[in-house]
Amino acid sequence: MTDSRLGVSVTHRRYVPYSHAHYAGNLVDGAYALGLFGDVATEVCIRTDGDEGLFAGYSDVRFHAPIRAGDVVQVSAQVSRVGTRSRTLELSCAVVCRGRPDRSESAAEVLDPPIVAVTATGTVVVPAAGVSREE
Ligand SMILES: C[C@H](N)CC(=O)SCCNC(=O)CCNC(=O)[C@H](O)C(C)(C)COP(=O)(O)OP(=O)(O)OC[C@H]1O[C@@H](n2cnc3c(N)ncnc32)[C@H](O)[C@@H]1OP(=O)(O)O
Repeated sequence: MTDSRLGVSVTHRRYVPYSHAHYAGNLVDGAYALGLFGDVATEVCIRTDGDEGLFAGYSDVRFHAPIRAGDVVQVSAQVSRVGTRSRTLELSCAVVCRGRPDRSESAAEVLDPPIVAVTATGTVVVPAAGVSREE
């Protein structure tokens, strides 16, 4: 029988504030996307296992395109494997809106299609069924 947690997916959207710009061209650092992956993975763990879970590691992280201050990003996680306590997630962060400073200081547009900026495969670990983290 297929585990009902397989395929569970969660999506968050977030505006990237200018206070997070770190490099030339208003780029954010690579760890910014990993922080967003932690948040979306946390909601996956809550939905699948009733616990926030802990990130154990990433088997693959790819930075395909920059993320900039002023972007709106869409972050998604989908469960691709269910172990005893581990869950493997396929993660992606795509830019769905971006500023157009060439038009005006506050001009921005919807990107169609979105730009896939970061992808990763990650593993989260949850407590054994019926056991809370403190026990
Ligand atoms: C999603 C979060 N809410 C947001 C975060 O980002 S949390 C912040 C970053 N993470 C942490 O601070 C976690 C620090 N690490 C730990 O506390 C522990 O290492 C752990 C809880 C992640 C694992 O420790 P432990 O419970 O002792 O693990 P094990 O009993 O050895 O294994 C349990 C299952 O987890 C699999 N596993 C363990 N380590 C890894 C790894 N590095 N990569 C992939 N998989 C790992 C292990 O194979 C077991 O799997 P099954 O239960 O057999 O499916």
